[in-house]
Amino acid sequence: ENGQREDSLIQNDLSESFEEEVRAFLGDEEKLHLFDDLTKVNPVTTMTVLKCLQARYRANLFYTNAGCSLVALNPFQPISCLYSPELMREYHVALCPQDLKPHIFAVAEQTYRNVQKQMDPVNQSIIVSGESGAGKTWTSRCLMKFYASVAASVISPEGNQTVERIEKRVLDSNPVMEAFGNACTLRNNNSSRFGKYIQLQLDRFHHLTGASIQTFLLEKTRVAYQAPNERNFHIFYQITKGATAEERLEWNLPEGAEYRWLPNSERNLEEDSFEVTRGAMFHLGIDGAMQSNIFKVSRDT
Ligand SMILES: Nc1ncnc2c1ncn2[C@@H]1O[C@H](COP(=O)(O)OP(=O)(O)OP(=O)(O)O)[C@@H](O)[C@H]1O
Repeated sequence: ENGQREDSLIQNDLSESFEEEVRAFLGDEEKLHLFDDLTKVNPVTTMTVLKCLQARYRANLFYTNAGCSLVALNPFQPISCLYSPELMREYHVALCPQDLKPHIFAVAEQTYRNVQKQMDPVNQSIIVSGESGAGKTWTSRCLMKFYASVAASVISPEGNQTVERIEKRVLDSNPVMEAFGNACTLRNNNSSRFGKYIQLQLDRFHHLTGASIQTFLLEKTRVAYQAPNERNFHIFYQITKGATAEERLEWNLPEGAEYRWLPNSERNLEEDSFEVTRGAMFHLGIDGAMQSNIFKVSRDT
């Protein structure tokens, strides 16, 4: 019995001193935003980690390392300079990108270097995860832009042209995938309703030579049923809003007609641009005739 009492006294002492440490850590409010790596937070509790991230968010610091992972907070507004070509270059030419401020470009550059430094090429993967609206689509776009920029060939003007085309095509896959696979939900106006595995292919000079995308778990039921205040896939709104008079006739889409399966179409979103989708489809090699066939199918299904 005595032993038990001693144990519980020690336990109480420990928990009191732990709480004291937590209080002391959180008391130094001015310093919380300086923790750019969550592994340096001590003591580690949900509260101390979240308070640090909150303090960084307030100080407009949206990226924080957590060992070899990166935590990205969504600023929900454009932050000028955070994604500029100059900054991309800064991370690309840095002696040690991990010594610069935490950023998605540091992860991108480190991964690129990991591919380069191997005697035999070794594949690298970046996993982008988070809840709906966390910024996964944004982050994968940033990564693709980064590689399209730094893995560009500079060998010959002719070579340049080919690679430029490939880079543009890699980036143009985004608006097309998003038109057909994204929809406005309660949490995110441009929510991906599918998962994707993007593979970027490099040649032995580490230049981008192509990309492939596999999609999975597309939320097909959304075509027939949308939760209140949500919408169907963007492409349907794009077609009904953006078709030319001729296409309307061909596709049987009278101007101003209302469709039960296209709720909340009075909302005009940035994502409703048919022009952007078509332009990207052209760049991907989908010509006008094939596009027309696709949009007819979209209407018929
Ligand atoms: N770093 C950022 N800077 C500015 N805006 C951002 C950033 N990250 C995300 N956003 C914005 O936040 C919104 C949600 O981001 P995003 O669509 O990338 O989320 P998601 O994780 O892909 O969501 P879902 O799982 O629903 O597809 C978008 O409008 C996007 O433009």
